[in-house]
Amino acid sequence: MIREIAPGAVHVPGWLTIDEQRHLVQACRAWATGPVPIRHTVLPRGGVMSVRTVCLGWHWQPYKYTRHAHDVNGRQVADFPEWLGDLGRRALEEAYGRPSEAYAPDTALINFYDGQAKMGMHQDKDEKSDAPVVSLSIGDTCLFRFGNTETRGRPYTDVQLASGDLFVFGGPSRFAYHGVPKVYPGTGDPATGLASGRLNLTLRVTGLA
Ligand SMILES: O=C(O)CCC(=O)C(=O)O
Ligand SMILES: [Fe+2]
Repeated sequence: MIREIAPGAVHVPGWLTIDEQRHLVQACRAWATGPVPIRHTVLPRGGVMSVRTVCLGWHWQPYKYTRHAHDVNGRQVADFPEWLGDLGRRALEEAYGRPSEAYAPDTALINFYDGQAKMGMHQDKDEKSDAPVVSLSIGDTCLFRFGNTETRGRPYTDVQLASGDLFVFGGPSRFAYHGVPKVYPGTGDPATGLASGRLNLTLRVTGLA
């Protein structure tokens, strides 16, 4: 079942198999240890994000991408692996029902939400490309709020993203505000290897070289 939430914004529940989720959880566990360890991102005005984040390919810090994590330990982030690009191309093909061999994501932001964590309404706009964002969720279900390109507020659509769900936003929705107001603890399947919390990976094209 594929649900269009807004033009270019597509939700595909249960897209990843348990095996694929388990493989991603294992890979994320390894990436979380380094070369740049997973951490709470510090915002320019001193706020600290409640999610913990680790990046591949390019390091995101508000509000730019660099190869080295100057706000963590100065090291270069781990490479973005080819197999993750393949998964992104398959995801796009599933969501939009057309070939996607030209899609070449070069960064992944991997967010871990514990019971308390959430993410305020924001746009993903530090990329110099309007290529779609591919979002994969594993673990606890969350409330995902998908809005409009003009304001943080209404109109928006609330969607529950559960373990294995795919969400793609591109086209007219690429720069829409979105956020995660809530995670529902204890709703994930431990068979993924994630005993608690929620993992979200977004694959993106930075447009940088
Ligand atoms: O956790 C999610 O589903 C969304 C994450 C997100 O919006 C981001 O990393 O920019
Ligand atoms: Fe985002």
